[in-house]
Amino acid sequence: MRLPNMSSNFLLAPIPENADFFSIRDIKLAVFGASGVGKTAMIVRFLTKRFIGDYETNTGNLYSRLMCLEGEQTYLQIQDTPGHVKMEIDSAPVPEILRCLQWAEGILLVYSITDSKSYEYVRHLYQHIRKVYSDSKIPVILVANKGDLLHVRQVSSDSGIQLANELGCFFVEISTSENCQGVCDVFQYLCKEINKVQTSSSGERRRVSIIPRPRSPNMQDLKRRFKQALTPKVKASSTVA
Ligand SMILES: Nc1nc2c(ncn2[C@@H]2O[C@H](COP(=O)(O)OP(=O)(O)OP(=O)(O)O)[C@@H](O)[C@H]2O)c(=O)[nH]1
Repeated sequence: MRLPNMSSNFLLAPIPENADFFSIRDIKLAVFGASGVGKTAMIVRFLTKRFIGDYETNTGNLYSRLMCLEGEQTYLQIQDTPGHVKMEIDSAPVPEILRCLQWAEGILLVYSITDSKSYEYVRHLYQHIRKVYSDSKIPVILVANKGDLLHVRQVSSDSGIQLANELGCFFVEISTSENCQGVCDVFQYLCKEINKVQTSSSGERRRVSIIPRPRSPNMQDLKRRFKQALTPKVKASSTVA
């Protein structure tokens, strides 16, 4: 059975009571790659630490979460991009991919070591990134996923290193199914790189204001208020008697 994708709201962490809502760091990153390379699995592994076998084909979900990164409260947004989009080197990227490219501050380019076409796909994608960011620098990490499936490997580690050298970006080979730490390291490293770029361009980290949602009263709260409202009356009536 294929599980549905988890919605971004489901993954939104509860806002801590004492959070400083006006000085929260803001990071936006996007995960690109061909269909089936494990983009959704990676994001969910990072956010929940769990590996869930199967997902609906992703059409572009946005995951958001408050988390502590490098000792600071951070509002992290991760865009999962659709992998079924055709990617040609000479044609312009389709609007949904272009929007994600322009929105992101850091990019994970994912291919599967079991699928040489997915390797070519990221090469094309990178050409589009260079066009969008022709005069600015955006941190990119090339990720070779499904490192546990060595018996059906189609792309060697050397090919991954070679592509990363060509593209001038970081490279890592991981297995989302077998190594949670490897996945977390990738996301955390990218966040650090984004942070460096933000700090060097503006002198300080970008921040957002998050206004906490008003809480809906729960039963305990209602009972307490009801008791409070009753208490003086009871006292008053007992005094009269
Ligand atoms: N063996 C193995 N399977 C993996 C790994 N990562 C993901 N998968 C499996 O690969 C399949 C595709 O994973 P998804 O996360 O749905 O891939 P996707 O890139 O989001 O695909 P689209 O939604 O079509 O764009 C699922 O069956 C996952 O369980 C891995 O590291 N090892």
